[in-house]
Amino acid sequence: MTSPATTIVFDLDGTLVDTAPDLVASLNHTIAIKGLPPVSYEDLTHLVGQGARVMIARAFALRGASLAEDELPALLERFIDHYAAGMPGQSRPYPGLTEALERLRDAGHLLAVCTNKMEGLARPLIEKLGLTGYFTAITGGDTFAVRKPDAAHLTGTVEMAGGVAHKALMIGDSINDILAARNAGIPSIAVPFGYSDVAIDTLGASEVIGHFDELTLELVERLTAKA
Ligand SMILES: O=C(O)COP(=O)(O)O
Ligand SMILES: [Mg+2]
Repeated sequence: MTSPATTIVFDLDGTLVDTAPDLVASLNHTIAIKGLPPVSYEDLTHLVGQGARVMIARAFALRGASLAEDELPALLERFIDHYAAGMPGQSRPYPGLTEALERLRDAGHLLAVCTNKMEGLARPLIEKLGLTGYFTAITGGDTFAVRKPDAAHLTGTVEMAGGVAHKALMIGDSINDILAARNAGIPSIAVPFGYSDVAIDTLGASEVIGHFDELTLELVERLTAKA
């Protein structure tokens, strides 16, 4: 009897790829048109996590500026146009990622991306970084009716990848990722090099790894083995 493959699901921003410089640049380009001063990398950890629309709205709140609901679509379009035109910009996979994806895939695991970034921005970014071929599913914050931390975003991604939720693992940098995993009953790994605005060891992940070299087959096996 062969057991089903393990599906290893990665968050994108701050987990697979260091996108912060480009997110900050596109956000600042967007809010500048309304006269708002630029935000910094430190600000980004509070702004990112729920996609571009929320990021823009949070930037206005951070600056104490009012934003009418009907102003958002044009600002979102301005963000998307700038971000898409610059891709991949300065965004790069984190150290050791490609080697980790190779060894996990070679061991027969299914790999997927579950991001709150819009799918239409996530796919070309992953493509331009040459990573598309590793993943059997890529879902964004607008792929389903719900997004992380809702469990259905994660379980829907696992199913699309060809896997099963009872043999899956989530890897992410923020509370949304770890909560989505917990809500889905899936073990999780947190990475400290991303954009969490709280200490990574307070998120309640099953494990914390500081480098993709630590994402070994043994660790995957240990976290996904049924007690
Ligand atoms: O872009 C965002 O707001 C969040 O993206 P992530 O889910 O890949 O971290
Ligand atoms: Mg993230």
